Amino acid sequence: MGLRFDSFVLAAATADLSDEPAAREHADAIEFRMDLADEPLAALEAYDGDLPILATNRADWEGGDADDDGRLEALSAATAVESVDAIDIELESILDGAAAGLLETARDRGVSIVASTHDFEGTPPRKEMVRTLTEAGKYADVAKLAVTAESKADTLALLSATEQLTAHGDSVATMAMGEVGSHTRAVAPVYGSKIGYAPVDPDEATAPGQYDLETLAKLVARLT
Ligand SMILES: O=C1C[C@@](O)(C(=O)O)C[C@@H](O)[C@@H]1O
Repeated sequence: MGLRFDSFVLAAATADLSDEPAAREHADAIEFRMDLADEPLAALEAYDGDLPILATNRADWEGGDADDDGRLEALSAATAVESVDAIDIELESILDGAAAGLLETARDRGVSIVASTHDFEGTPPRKEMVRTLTEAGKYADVAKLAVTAESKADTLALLSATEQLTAHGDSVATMAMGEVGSHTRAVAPVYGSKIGYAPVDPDEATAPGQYDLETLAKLVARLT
């Protein structure tokens, strides 16, 4: 299995696996947004690209497009696909017990787990971000937090939380969505963030404030 997240992973986020050849030059992985794809499991079965896949089936209550009917089951089916090296599970689904079986299946199959939380409204206080990431890290290989920065102070709080957890030995991925937070996508890896997300085509962004893949690859390579 290729995705261990012991060093930074740049993921090309897409709903279309035929993007892989275009992503190969700059990305370390494909984040396949199953929730945004038409026939995600069929697309995974047919995938013959080189890049390993991080599969995400983002819930509609967490900013994605998937309703809960069959959502975690589809993710579970994805873990059986050879190229799927990691899956993203919402921390909320882990804490309410819904993802218990999925966690076990992923572990049994040697598939890494990213436990994620998104705040589309703002940026929680620093302490709360540390708490959320620490909680997520109990269940996952990488604890991920995406917030919405409204000020430079928000971005500093996020970077500071990232630095603290990384210094403590935790594996985290952080980013601030929105325009004010854009630069954190390039800078958070300096403070230890282990995953960056970028679309191959900037018109196909999967979150506000993303750079295109080539730009983010160059910025991170320059800074880290
Ligand atoms: O959770 C994340 C992070 C993200 O929201 C971002 O801000 O880059 C993009 C999503 O595709 C991914 O699932």
